[in-house]
Amino acid sequence: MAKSKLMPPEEALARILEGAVPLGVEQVPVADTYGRVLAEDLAARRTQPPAAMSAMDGYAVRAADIATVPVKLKIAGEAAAGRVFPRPLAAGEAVRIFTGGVVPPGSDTISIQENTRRDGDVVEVLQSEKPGRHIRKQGLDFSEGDVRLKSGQIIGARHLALAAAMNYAAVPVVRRPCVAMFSTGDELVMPGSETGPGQIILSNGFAIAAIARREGALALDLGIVPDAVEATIAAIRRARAWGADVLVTTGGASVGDYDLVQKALSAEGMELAFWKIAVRPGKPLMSGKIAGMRVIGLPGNPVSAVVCSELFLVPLLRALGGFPNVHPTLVSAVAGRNIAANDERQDYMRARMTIDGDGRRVVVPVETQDSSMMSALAMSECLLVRAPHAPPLEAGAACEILLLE
Ligand SMILES: Nc1nc2c(c(=O)[nH]1)N[C@H]1C(S)=C(S)[C@@H](COP(=O)(O)OP(=O)(O)OC[C@H]3O[C@@H](n4cnc5c(N)ncnc54)[C@H](O)[C@@H]3O)O[C@H]1N2
Ligand code: MOO
Repeated sequence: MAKSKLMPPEEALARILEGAVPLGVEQVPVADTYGRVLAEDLAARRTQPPAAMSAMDGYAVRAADIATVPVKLKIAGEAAAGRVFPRPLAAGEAVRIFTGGVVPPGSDTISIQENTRRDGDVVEVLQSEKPGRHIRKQGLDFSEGDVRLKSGQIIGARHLALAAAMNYAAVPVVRRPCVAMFSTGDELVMPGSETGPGQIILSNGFAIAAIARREGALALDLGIVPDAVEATIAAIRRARAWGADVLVTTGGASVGDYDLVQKALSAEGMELAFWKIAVRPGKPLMSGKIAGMRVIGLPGNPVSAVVCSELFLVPLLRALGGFPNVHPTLVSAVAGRNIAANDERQDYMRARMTIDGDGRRVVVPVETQDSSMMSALAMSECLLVRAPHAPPLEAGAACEILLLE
């Protein structure tokens, strides 16, 4: 049988990202928006400060009255934060004011407390000030209608505070993608189980759920599904009933007699986009769609499942979630040892990384690159990317890596 041509990873990712635009908008209480993506520009709903306000504790006065110092002024009242002095200031008067207090009309400068001496209801001002000193003008921060947060902004603590200050109790954010996942395999059991010979403890599902949540998605882990078409169909239906935007399966992706996932997905009407890619680890990767639900079928080998999640699932979730940087970012490094020529599959080698005296990232692939070895993946700081048919790489030569979290 002729060997079918494997799809290059760039093309596979392009297919996965086809039509992947930010999901709808939802209004979320401002307190819960940390890490979410803003779905619309936010225009201020008020002016801040709403009136001219003092930036210091002291006395609101007329600059003309303190042009010659020392000078004694009569204290006409008080303007604390949130309380407004009720009338314009007359010549020869001062108003006791605190940081955040509204500057009374008629006054045009603040004499800070340290430059005054108080005696009952008289204050002696010891230093002259220019008009406007220590006064925050109305609208210094923003005026009603000013757009101060742009659609696409990832909301951090600072942005969340600004949205609140602009008087948004709820904020329009991009809806989180809903990601359902299940792991197929008769051999799989849950962690903590008594294991029989040949049994394997489920690990993939945990990693995929964690990656999905890290990328801001809601994850529903449907657990272990036996190698049977009916059971697999039932799990696919549960994912659809939950409203999954993305279904991730692991295992049963290859060509063995028990690799039934694609059969079950086809029976449920999946339109296949591709199956098998020129990537190591992760050759049997599959993708398609059942109505509006996108499907990514990951290989069962744990390293393949995790690496392919980083390479293909993460960009999809970021595109659906409205995040600005969708594609994985490669960074430059140097090889820490000689590396053999590559074959036809793009290789993502698990590798250790150190920083040398010149600040360069020095990368050494782990000895055994078997896609079942979670310990090798867990100890690696990065994946060394080797292009298809790349010639041998000598120690000290430049290369590209993908940093792992
Ligand atoms: N004749 C061929 N055999 C295989 C090929 C091929 O092209 N021709 N491809 C190999 C490659 S590459 C991969 S990758 C694997 C992927 O196969 P499957 O997706 O069908 O994976 P399974 O057979 O279901 O499982 C592989 C391995 O991983 C363990 N596993 C599965 N699920 C989990 C899980 N959720 N948590 C932990 N471990 C899991 C499973 O027990 C197996 O040991 O196929 C090669 N074969
Ligand atoms: O593609 Mo498989 O992940 O090489 O073992």
